[in-house]
Order: sequence, then C-alpha cells, then structure tokens
Amino acid sequence: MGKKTKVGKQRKDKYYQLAKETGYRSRAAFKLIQLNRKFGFLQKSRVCIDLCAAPGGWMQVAHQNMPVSSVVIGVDLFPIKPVPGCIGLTEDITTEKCKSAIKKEIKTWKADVVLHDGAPNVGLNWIHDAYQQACLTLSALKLATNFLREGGWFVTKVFRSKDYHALLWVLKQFFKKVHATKPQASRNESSEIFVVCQGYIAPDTIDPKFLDPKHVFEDLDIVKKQHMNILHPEKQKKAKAEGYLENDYTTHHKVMLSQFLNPDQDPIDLLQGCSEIVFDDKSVEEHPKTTAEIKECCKDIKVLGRKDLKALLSWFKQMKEWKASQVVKTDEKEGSDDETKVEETEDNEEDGVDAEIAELQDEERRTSKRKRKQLNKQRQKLAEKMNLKMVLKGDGGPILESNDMFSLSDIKNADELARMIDQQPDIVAEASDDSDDEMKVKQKYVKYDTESSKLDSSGLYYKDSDSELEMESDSDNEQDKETLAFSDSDTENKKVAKITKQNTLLNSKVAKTPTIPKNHPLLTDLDDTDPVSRRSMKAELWFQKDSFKDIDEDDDEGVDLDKLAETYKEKGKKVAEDGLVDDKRGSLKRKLEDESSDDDSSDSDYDVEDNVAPATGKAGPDTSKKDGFEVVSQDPELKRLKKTLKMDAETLALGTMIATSKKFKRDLIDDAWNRYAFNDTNLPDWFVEDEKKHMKKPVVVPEKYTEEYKNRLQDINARPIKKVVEAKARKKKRMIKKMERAKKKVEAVMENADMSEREKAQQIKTLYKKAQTDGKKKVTYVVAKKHTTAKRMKRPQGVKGHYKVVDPRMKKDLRAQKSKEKTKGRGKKGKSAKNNKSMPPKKKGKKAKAK
Ligand SMILES: C[S@@+](CC[C@H](N)C(=O)[O-])C[C@H]1O[C@@H](n2cnc3c(N)ncnc32)[C@H](O)[C@@H]1O
Repeated sequence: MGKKTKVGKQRKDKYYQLAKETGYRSRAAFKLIQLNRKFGFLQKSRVCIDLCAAPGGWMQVAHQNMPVSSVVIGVDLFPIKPVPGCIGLTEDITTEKCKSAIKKEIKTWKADVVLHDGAPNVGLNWIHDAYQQACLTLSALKLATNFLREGGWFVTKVFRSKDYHALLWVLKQFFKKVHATKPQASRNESSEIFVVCQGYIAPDTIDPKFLDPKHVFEDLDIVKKQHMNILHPEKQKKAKAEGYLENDYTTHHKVMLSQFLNPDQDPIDLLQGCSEIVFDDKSVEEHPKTTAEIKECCKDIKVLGRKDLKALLSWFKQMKEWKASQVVKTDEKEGSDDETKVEETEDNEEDGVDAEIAELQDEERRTSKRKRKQLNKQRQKLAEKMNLKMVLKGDGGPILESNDMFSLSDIKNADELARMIDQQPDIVAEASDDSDDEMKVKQKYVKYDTESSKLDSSGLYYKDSDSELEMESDSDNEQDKETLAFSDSDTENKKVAKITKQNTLLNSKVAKTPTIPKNHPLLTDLDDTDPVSRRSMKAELWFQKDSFKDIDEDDDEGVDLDKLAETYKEKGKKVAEDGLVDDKRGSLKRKLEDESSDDDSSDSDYDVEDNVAPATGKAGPDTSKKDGFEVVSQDPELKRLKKTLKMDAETLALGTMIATSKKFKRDLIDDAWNRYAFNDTNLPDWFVEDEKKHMKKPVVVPEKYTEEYKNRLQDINARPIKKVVEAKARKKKRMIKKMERAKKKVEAVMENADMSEREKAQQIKTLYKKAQTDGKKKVTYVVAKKHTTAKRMKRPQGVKGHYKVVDPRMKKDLRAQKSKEKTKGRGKKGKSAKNNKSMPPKKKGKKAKAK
C-alpha cells in the first residue's frame, strides 16, 4: 500500500493507536508479532527477506526478534525509509531485476525466512484484486524458492478467494507443513489470512508450472494437478496412447446413473471415462435434490469444472444414502407386519418388569440416601457437641445413660451402692489406694452399656473401639475448634446456643425422670464451712498430686544431691510437659486458674444429686463423710491460693526438690520453726514484719537447679503470644492471596497482544509492587514551619511519596494524648476518676481528625 496514505476512520483501531504509541511504522507489525509468537520463526533466523515491506513495520519486528547482527532485507515498489540495521530495496518483486538485486545483497547466503505481506494496487473489483494478490503470492514464492535454505520458513498473506485452495496446494508441495491462520491484529472483515509454511523441501529442480499463475489458477481439477511431479518434472506422466477399447470407437461414453449409485462402485473412477450420465431411475430423477443444475451437469461431464464435479460427487453420495434408507424401510415394513403382534405382547411384559425394577431401584436409592442423610446429621451433631466439649470422644451422651443402671432414687446409702456395684457386672469399681475400713470407692471406669462405652479417669466417657465416625469427628473437631475459636458470627452463636439448649434439655430429662426426695442421704451441701475439715482437705488435695505418688516414706534419707539433681531434671521435664509451666506466659498462675475454672465447670456439670463424687479420678479429699461417701467441697481458699501463687523458676525448683526428697522437705519444715516462735498474738506490725524477715533460715536453692527452669521460662516468654502468631498468619495468608491475584493479572498482561514488551514489563512491575504493599499508603507527616499554612507549604526536601503537612500544635497534642493513654489506669482508681471528672473535655479539632 506504500504511499497510499488514505486513513479512514475505520482504520484508526486499537492496533493503529498502538502502532503510533510504540513506534511501529504500520499496524501490520502486530500481525507479524502475533504470528511469530505462535510459530517462533524469527528467533533462530539469521537472514530474512521481507517482500513488499514498505513502510517497514515487519522489518522492524524482524530486526527486533532476530539475533543481533542478523540480516534483514526489505523489498518494495516504493522506497522504504531506512530501518536501522536493515537493508531496503526498491524493486518490483515480480521482476527478474528484483531477484538479482536481492542476490547482490544476500551474496552466497541463504535466507532462513522469507516474509510476504504484499497487496497489489487494487480497486477494480474484488475478484480481480484477489487474483492479483494470489499472483503476487506466487511471485513471492518464486523468489523464496530461489533464496530459502532447506528447512526455511515462508510466511505469506493470502486472500480467501476461489484461488485460495490452489495456492495452498502449491505451497504444500514445497513445504513440509503449511499452517493457515488469522492473527488477532488482522481485521475480521478482511478476507486476508496468513499462511505459515514450515520446512522448505528445497527441490533441485522445480517445474515452472507450479509457479505459473496461469497453470496454478486454471480451472482444472486437483486430480489433474496430481499428475504433476514437483521434484522430477521430467517424470511427469505423459498421456499414453492407449488406443480404443474393443467395439468402442468413440470418445463419448454414456454411463447409467444406477451404476453410479451402486454402493460397490467408486463414482470417481466412473467419472474418468464418462461423458454423459443417463437417468435410468425415475425416483432419483424426481428427487428434490436432483436439481436442474445437476441434470445439466450430467449431460456433459467433460466440460465440468472442479466445483461442478464436487457438487456432482456429493449428490451421488446423498442419493446413495437415500436409496439405502428406502430399502431398509421396505424390508422393515414387510417383516414388521408378522412380528408386530408377538413383539407387542413381549414388549408389554418386558416394559412392566422394567418399570418394576426401576421402581425398586428408585426406592432403594431413596432409602440409602435417607440413611446417609441421617448418618451425616448425626455425625454433624456429634462433631458440634464435641466442639463444645459437651461430649468427649466416644461419649454416648446423657441419652444413653439408662435410669435403671444408676438411679439415685434406688440407692439409699453407700452400702446399697456397693451392693449394686457388685451386682452390676457393667460397673467396674476400683478401691481407693488407702484401704480404709470405710468404703472409699473411686469409680474409675463405668461401663454403662453393652457397647463398651466407658468413663475415663477424668470422668468422661470414651469408647473402646474407635470407630471411623469417631476418627472423622475427631479430626473435624480440631478443625471446627479453630473455626469456632475465631468465629463470632451470629449463626455460630445461634448454633452454639441451640446445641447447649438441646444438651441442657437432655440432661434435665435424664436427671428429672426419677423423683428423688429432698432429704436423700446422698445429697450433701457442698459448702463445707468447717475450717478444720477444710484445712485437712487442702492437705489431702496437696498430697494427691502426681509428684507425691512415687514417694516412699523414708526411702530418700540418704539421697545425695547429684542424684537428686538428676531426678530433678527428669521430674522438671515432666512438670513442664504436663503443662505445670504455663506455655504462654511462663507463669503457672494462669494454668492454675484454668484448672480451677475447669473444676468449676466440672462441678457445675453435676446436678445437686451428683454431689456424690461421681467416679471421677479428681475427687476431692474425704473431709466429711456421710454414709461412707466422699464429699467434694468447693474450696474458695484453695482457689484464691492458686490464683495468687506466683511460680517463678526458684519456686518451681524448690517445689520439685521438696517433692523428690523427703529429707530436704523435712529440713525445710524444721528450719521454718525455732524455739522462739510462740505464735503470739496482738504483736505490733513492725515486729511481725521483722519476724518474717529474720526468724526464718533463708532457703537457698542451688543455682544450677533453678537455671533450667529459668531457661525454660525464658523460652516460653520469648515465644510470641497466640494472638500475634494468628494475626501474622492471617497477614501472610492475605499476602499470598494478593500475590496469587497479581500473578493472574500478570498472566493476562502477558497474553495481551495489544501491548508492547516495554508496556508489559512496566505493568507487571507495578502489579507486583502493589501486591507486595499491604494496601496502606505510607504517609509522612511534615510539621509546618511557623507562620506558614499547610496549603502554602511546598514539598520539603528529602520527603518522598505521600506526605501531609501538620500543624506543630497538633503534633504536641497528639504526643500528649499518647502519653496520657500510656499512663491511663495508673494511681488510685478513685483518684483518677476524680481527676478525670475535674478535667475539662478535650476539644476535637480538625487537626486531630486529620491524623
Ligand atoms: C500491506 S503493505 C506491507 C506492509 C508491511 N508489511 C509493513 O509491515 O509495513 C503492502 C506493500 O506491498 C507493496 N507491493 C505491492 N505490490 C508490490 C510489488 N509488485 N513489488 C513490491 N512491492 C509491492 C506495496 O507497495 C505495499 O507497500
């Protein structure tokens, strides 16, 4: 199109704009970019000839994509404005002169790729233009055959016209693979397509007919062309002097239509020697598909063109099929009359059976679906309950507890209970370690039904066989726990409320079924106010700890300190593992608090009737015994003690030493008393204080013992708290998601053919940059100079990015506010409240809002 500068509105599409922006000389450049992206022919090419190259868009693309110092020769009717690193020739590609001009430039080299985007000066009519273009392509191919190396590429523009297939056929003779494609940059309304030919065969000699438009585009059928041999034109089949067939002395041969419609006959073979087709079948002749045109074609086969022959062949095919269907129909009709009746009855019977089977199958499917649904529902419920710790693993829950198994109304006293335990094979009772005369029964495991569900040492049910369901719900449990822990949504709360309600109802149902008299001997008041029993209970509680379990009375008299240190290490480890050392704060205090709250909850789990220590290993000490039962009392004093007790490394070490060595313990107690201790009352405060300081021998815990605890506590304290870890994990997750989103966007950008590489790179950079920031703009606050308003201030030196100019007053105010927040709550409550009241409310100015 060279100098043709007519630019219609329609031409100014996005590729036009893009070409302007990116500096390509023509929008056609994007077509080559897209073709090259698909086939990658430029990357490995060293020599490229671009035919019809003006204004040079393809030359630019070729130069950019080929290796450095490659040769690009552009040829056009019109002079090409020099493209850096490329050679431009002004020649007509259809001439011999052009060939020698290229030869001059290319010397002895061979081209790796020949491009052709030629469009002749057109305008007469479309058919003429298309033909001209096809001829130009043949000329380009001719040049390509001169300069291409073996295995080289030829890329050409072709218009879809009647000559398209002929052209494609010729191209296929010269190249191993021929791909026809229409790049995005090519307008849809344009009939141009691009043919990428791969792997030039490079024949030694080429029959000039292949490159002669007159011959290639002649209206002759492909069968004829196939006699042409591209590699060995001399071997082309010459028409043999076959002579006449016997009794056949004419060149005009009539063939009956029925012969063509014979399924065993190949119509192409028949067509070879046929001059006229005679209709001998009325039904075919009258068939709607037998058009007047077909009838006309049948009259003289020798004058038919490719198109007509094709139409004729397809008509034969259709007629053959129609004929075959006709035959089948008549056969069916004949046979069907006799068999219809028999078949009908059989069919009816079969249908009935089928329907029945289908119905049964349906029913079965529905039942199994219902069952599955129910099972899923049960599983879900169980998982929810487990989540709320209403039921523990394997806990059948209160529903399973049968009244006849353990009914308080049936048991009047401890003897009765003992008797019942003896009678009930399901209940396994274990006698207490202290074999008192009184019956102290610690029910450790209670089988409460034949399904072997048991109570574990902590009084919780478990099942012997871990069913699949349990395994699932267990894992679900872990997951759901987290969900519940972080979920504060209404639905979750409602769910929890609903389940709790259900459970309460169930509990109450079980508990309320038997009517128990109020003055039942097993019902005891938990609030034991007797201080003596409380103290003894405390002591009992203390000595029930695990640490004292393995201690024999006087076994450790002669224990040496080294041995003690070893034991201490072992024990220390166990203590830490057991969670005596709080793994979050490094303080035992919280752990103890948790324990005490657990106690609370477990206490509250029992109804009044359940005051009887119900088979829990954690049963309290036997302080008050009624009818031989241990009574667990709530001990507020102990709770207070636990709460206030601060366990540092030294105390923990001391505790372990006490627990492991009787001697050490006795010495410690001995040292706490002296002969001057009289337990006097009403002493002055200063004296009491002094006594505390000086009247006891200070306990020295060897440093090496405390060290380990210190280290452990340090480790624990160094750990970030759970909420921080969670927040960090959430942040990380957000970042990962962001990056994934950015990646997707980057992929989209990479696939965008409308953008240049540079634009893509820029956009990708910004996308990643944006993904890496946490979305908050970093704002630098700059304090305004005196007598300058914020608006007037220019960007101060050294300040990059987003900045805000703030008033100096505001800065001071904010600082004051911060320090006030820090000191909030210090001092006496009453006093601060008073002060707050007396302080005037702070004004909320615009400046404060700005922050
Ligand atoms: C569509 S333009 C080529 C655009 C070119 N590929 C580019 O990217 O800038 C077609 C070119 O074919 C050229 N052309 C047409 N007939 C030609 C011929 N016989 N010999 C050489 N060039 C010819 C025209 O001058 C016109 O510049």
